[in-house]
Amino acid sequence: MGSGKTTVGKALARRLGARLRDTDADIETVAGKPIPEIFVDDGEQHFRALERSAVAQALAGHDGILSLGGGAVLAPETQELLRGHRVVFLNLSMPVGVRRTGMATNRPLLSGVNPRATYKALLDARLPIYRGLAVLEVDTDHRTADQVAVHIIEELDLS
Ligand SMILES: Nc1ncnc2c1ncn2[C@@H]1O[C@H](COP(=O)(O)OP(=O)(O)O)[C@@H](O)[C@H]1O
Ligand SMILES: O=C(O)C1=C[C@@H](OP(=O)(O)O)[C@@H](O)[C@H](O)C1
Ligand SMILES: [Mg+2]
Repeated sequence: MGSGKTTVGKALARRLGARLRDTDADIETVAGKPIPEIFVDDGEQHFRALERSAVAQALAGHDGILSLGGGAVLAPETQELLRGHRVVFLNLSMPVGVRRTGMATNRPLLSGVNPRATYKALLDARLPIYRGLAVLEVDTDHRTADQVAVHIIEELDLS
């Protein structure tokens, strides 16, 4: 969360003239409400079910850039669906992630009393999954979102 998947996705799509989809936006459209409300009303499990379906539909019907939510790859079937795609892992350190997400109230997993500890625990648990899926890892602590997009285009020879 806060690594720039949504923002860099937009920058990449703009630079490449490619289409963009963000599964969090798709989930909100299907549910008819914002993500925090899905968590409160229906719970994380329901959110994850909507997310699995949103990713599967996007991968089947979309040609372009796809931004996922940070927890999407926890689902084994999503991991399977992503194999063969050029998955990019936008990495960042805990303090930077907490700072980037700290101003917004729209990430329910970080809304508890100790967002730093929560963020660190999530990052530690997820790192091996992100690394296992990615063909490219980009450090975003020291790059602007646009610099991240340019780096991806260069490294993956997309231009
Ligand atoms: N490389 C970056 N440098 C500085 N701020 C960034 C960077 N990438 C994203 N941001 C900012 O961090 C916040 C979260 O970005 P977002 O794209 O929503 O992340 P994600 O989709 O990975 O959770 C936004 O305010 C965004 O402008
Ligand atoms: O990491 C996660 O589990 C989540 C990340 C969020 O998306 P971003 O990674 O785009 O913030 C969003 O899908 C939801 O709040 C859960
Ligand atoms: Mg996002």
